[in-house]
Amino acid sequence: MKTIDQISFNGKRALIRVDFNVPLDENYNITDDNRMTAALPTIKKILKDGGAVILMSHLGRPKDGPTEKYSLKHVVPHLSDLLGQQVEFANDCIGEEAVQKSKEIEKGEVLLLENLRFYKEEEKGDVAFAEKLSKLGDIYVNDAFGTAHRAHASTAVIAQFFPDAKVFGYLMAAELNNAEKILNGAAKPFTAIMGGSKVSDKIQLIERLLDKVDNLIIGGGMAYTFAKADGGNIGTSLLEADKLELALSLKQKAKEKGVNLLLPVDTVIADKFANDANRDVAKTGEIPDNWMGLDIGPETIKLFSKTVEESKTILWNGPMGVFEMDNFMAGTKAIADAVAKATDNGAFSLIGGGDSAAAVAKFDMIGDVSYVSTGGGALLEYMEGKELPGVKAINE
Ligand SMILES: Nc1ncnc2c1ncn2[C@@H]1O[C@H](COP(=O)(O)OP(=O)(O)O)[C@@H](O)[C@H]1O
Ligand SMILES: O=C(OP(=O)(O)O)[C@H](O)COP(=O)(O)O
Repeated sequence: MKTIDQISFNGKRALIRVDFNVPLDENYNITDDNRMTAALPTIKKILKDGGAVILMSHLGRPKDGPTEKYSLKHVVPHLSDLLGQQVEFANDCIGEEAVQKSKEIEKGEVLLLENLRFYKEEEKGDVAFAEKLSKLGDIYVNDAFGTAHRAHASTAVIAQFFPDAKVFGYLMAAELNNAEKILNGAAKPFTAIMGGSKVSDKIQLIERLLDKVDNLIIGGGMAYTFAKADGGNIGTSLLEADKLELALSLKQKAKEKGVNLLLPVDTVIADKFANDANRDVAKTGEIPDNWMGLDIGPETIKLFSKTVEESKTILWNGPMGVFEMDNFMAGTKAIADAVAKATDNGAFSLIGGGDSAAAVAKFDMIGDVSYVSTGGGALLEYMEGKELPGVKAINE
C-alpha cells in the first residue's frame, strides 16, 4: 500500500482529499468531530516533514451551488483549534482565489478549500474539473475513507493527474487494515452485530458474513421484518414487507452454515414514535396493534451481551434501537458496554456505520472499543467485497 510514509513532502504542497462531512447544529457547531480528528495524523506528519497542506472536502449534499449552510468555512475555527495553528480558507475550490492561495502557501501552513460539491462536476466525476483541482498541489493524498465509495472528481478521477505522486493518508491505511483484520484472519469466536433501520441496506454484507462469523446478532429496526416473517405480530414497527422471504432465507442459510443466529426475544414498545411515548415490554411477535418496537428488551440484552462478551472478534454495524431518544437507548448502550467488556478482555472490536459511531460517541465510549470507523456506506461496500473507487484510483 502506497502511503505518505513513502514520499518526501519537504518543500511540496500536499493536496489532501479529506472527509470533513461532519454533522453541524443550527448554529454551525460541529456535533461530532471524529472525522476531523481522524485526519489529523496525516496533516501533522506532512507539516512536520516541511510540506504545505491544502485540504479539500465536501460537506452535505448541496443541490444548488454555493449555500451558506454547506460552507466549509464553518469548520475552520475548530480545525484551527485541533491543529493549534490558524487554517487559511479559500472561498472557492477552483478559480483565481484558490489558485492564488495555493501558490502563496508556505511550508507548515494549512489551506482549506470551499465545498467541492458546490460544483456539480464533483459528483459527476468531471475530468476537466479534476484537472483544475490537480493544479493546486504537487502530491495527491487520499485520506477520505468515508467517501471512498464515490467515484467523484476529487476522490478518484483526479488521481490520473498524479501518476507518480498519489498516496494514501494514515486514516485510509488504518481503515483498510482494520477492515482486513475483520474480513481475513479474525480470531474466533467472531460475532457480527447488525442493527439499524433496514435489512435491505445490509443484505449483501449479512450474506457475506455468514461465511465468516460464528455468531450473527440481529437487532434494531431490521429485526421486526424477521419477526413478521416468522408469523408474529409487530404492530406498527418498522417493516420491509418485500423482504419477508429474504429474512426466512437468511435464517435458513445461517442454519446450513452452522452460524448461531440470535434474534431479539423481547422488545421495548411505544405507543408513538417519540421519547415521551408510553412504554412497555412485549415478547417478540406479540406486539399489540398500534404499538411499535423501538428498542431490544431486557431478556434480549442479557442474551446478546453474553455472546458478545465471549467473543474475540466483533463487528458492530447499526444501533439496537432508537438510541437518539433517551428512553430507547438502553439496548444500544448495553451492547456498547458488552463490546467494551470483550475489548477489555482482549477482543478486537470494530464499530462501523455513521449512526453506530454516533451512538458510541454519545456514550463517550470511543476509547473503549478497538476502532471506530469513519465510514458508513464506504465500510459496508468494502466489507461486501466491492472495490472502492477511491482505493482503486491510488492503487492502479
Ligand atoms: N426499532 C427501531 N425503529 C425505528 N428506527 C430504529 C429502530 N432501531 C434503530 N433505528 C434507527 O436506525 C437508525 C440507524 O440505522 P442505520 O443507518 O442502518 O445505522 P448505521 O448508520 O449505523 O449503519 C438510527 O437512526 C436508529 O434510530
Ligand atoms: O457521510 C458520508 O457517508 P455515510 O453517510 O455513509 O457515512 C460520506 O461523507 C459520503 O457522503 P455521501 O453519502 O453524501 O456521498
